[in-house]
Amino acid sequence: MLEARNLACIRDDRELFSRLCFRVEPGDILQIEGGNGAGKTSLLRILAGLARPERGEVCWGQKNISLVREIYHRDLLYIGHQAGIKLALTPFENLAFYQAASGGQRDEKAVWQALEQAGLLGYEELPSAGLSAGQQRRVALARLWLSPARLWILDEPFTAIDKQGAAQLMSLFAGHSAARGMVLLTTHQALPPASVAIRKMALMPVRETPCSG
Ligand SMILES: Nc1ncnc2c1ncn2[C@@H]1O[C@H](COP(=O)(O)OP(=O)(O)OP(=O)(O)O)[C@@H](O)[C@H]1O
Repeated sequence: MLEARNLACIRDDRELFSRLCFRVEPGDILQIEGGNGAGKTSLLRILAGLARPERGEVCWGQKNISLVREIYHRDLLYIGHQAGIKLALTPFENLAFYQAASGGQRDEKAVWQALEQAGLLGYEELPSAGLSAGQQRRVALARLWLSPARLWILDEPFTAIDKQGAAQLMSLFAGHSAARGMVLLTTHQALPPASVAIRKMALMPVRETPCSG
């Protein structure tokens, strides 16, 4: 379980949020809502351990993530705004690299399946630099089909993805949830129809009451 305990974030002398508390339990899909500049990316980066909160802590299995860093990074897949792929490599090479880097055994069949699910068949051997923005995003997201991670933290996963791709992504999230995985995401788009419940949490500037526990 992921838990945010009394998180506060200050950027440029401005408090983006404060006393923020929530939990993400196995099977949960949680959408963080908020306008431009509300602090969604800042929050996701804190949750992923890429930035420190001004106050409060992020816990994984009841322990501060800094104390269980190795386990947390094994259990987490974070995909940020940037595609996070190597543009000089092909989609196939990017996914094979990810598979190796995440400790998985070399499994070309799984890579081909991920390419297919992500709608990248026929593009697998082109340098990623030559792909469209949506296709590059698909290369980044194709990691989800290969990922053994229980917790997915995804910043604007639907950006540049067409309607059919968005529906496939949503069904992947539903499958991950059914397998007791956790998905935490932001999006400005209306979500495609989902077969599972999606919790929503609006990022509000400041809350008055700290959470307990
Ligand atoms: N590293 C940083 N240094 C200084 N200010 C920052 C930094 N990162 C973000 N900010 C500021 O914090 C505020 C929140 O940014 P953030 O990217 O978290 O918002 P967001 O809710 O994700 O916005 P959007 O929906 O536009 O992507 C913005 O005003 C931004 O300028």
